[in-house]
Amino acid sequence: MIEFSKISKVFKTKDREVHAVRDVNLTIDQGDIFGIIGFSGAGKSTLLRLVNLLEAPSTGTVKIQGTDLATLSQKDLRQLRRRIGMIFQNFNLMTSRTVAGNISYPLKLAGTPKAEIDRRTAELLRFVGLSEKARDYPEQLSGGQKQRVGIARALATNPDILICDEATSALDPETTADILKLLKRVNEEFGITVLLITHEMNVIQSICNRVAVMEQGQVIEQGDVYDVFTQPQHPTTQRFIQSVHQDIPSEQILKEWQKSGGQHLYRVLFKGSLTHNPLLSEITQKHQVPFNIIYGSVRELQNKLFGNLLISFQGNDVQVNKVIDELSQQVEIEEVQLHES
Ligand SMILES: Nc1ncnc2c1ncn2[C@@H]1O[C@H](COP(=O)(O)OP(=O)(O)OP(=O)(O)O)[C@@H](O)[C@H]1O
Repeated sequence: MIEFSKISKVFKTKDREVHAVRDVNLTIDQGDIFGIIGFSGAGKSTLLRLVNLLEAPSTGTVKIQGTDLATLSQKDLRQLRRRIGMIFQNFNLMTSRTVAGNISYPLKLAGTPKAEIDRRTAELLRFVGLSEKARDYPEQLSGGQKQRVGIARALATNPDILICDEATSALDPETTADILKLLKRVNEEFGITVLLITHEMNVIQSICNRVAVMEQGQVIEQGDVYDVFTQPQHPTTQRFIQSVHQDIPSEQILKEWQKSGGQHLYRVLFKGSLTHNPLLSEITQKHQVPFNIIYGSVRELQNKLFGNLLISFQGNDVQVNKVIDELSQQVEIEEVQLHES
């Protein structure tokens, strides 16, 4: 439903050109919660601004539901923008209007009749849990409450797409979790496609089903969240994932383990239903190779399990190799390279 094809954006300043977005191809399907992650300056905000043509691409096309945005008249573009809600890191609420006044503002702009504005505003206030605060002003609200107002306002005109620009970056972890739950409800209850940018992998992990990783204007990796989390390909993606799942112990722990005679260290990845099988004990017993789990976890992601275990196999090389061969037919397994101590 949102398609970026060969999109590039170059900003020309007096003395140089900045390639903010380079040759990006992305497809965001209807009903996705699609997360774009990247470090500061990666080009995420620029890409978002191309969706509602707050920026025009230097080259390439952006299509929404099959319509090339570049072909739209100003009137059609205004119409389209109403189908796209947006929320921001710093909420962007109007301080001189009440909570209800902020939420109803887009409806007023759209010329909605007063009775319908009142009905819809009350409905949205209930949805975001702020009915009691209708007459308060933004300065009387907490950060999380302000973002709830932002979400209600973005939903006022019944958009198909909700764009979230670092919507939880200014919030504490507990409030972040509440807002993410609310965004998930927006997606599930109204079928709204959510496109968000963030620099926090836990946001992607909590609610997204698809993810793209950006670096220096390019998309360096994209896919289903489960696949990208369980098998990140690019070193930058691996760094982001390490920030939420530390899948290997510290150098110091590994050194101590090595000093105490540890050897044959392997990382084994169990995905989905394989986490239910006693694979490891069956295969090691068959070849009489004792093993020791020195580090690891089993986690839930996208309603599926995946296990990441660091295992030390004991015994002679021939037997250990048989175990590795057999395991590798069913799970991902790789030797962990240890530094010489
Ligand atoms: N209007 C502009 N004029 C010139 N350069 C710009 C403009 N907007 C963005 N840039 C540059 O484009 C690059 C990408 O910026 P962008 O804001 O898209 O990155 P970002 O990933 O959203 O970063 P952050 O997380 O810090 O917001 C940066 O080098 C930035 O300085």
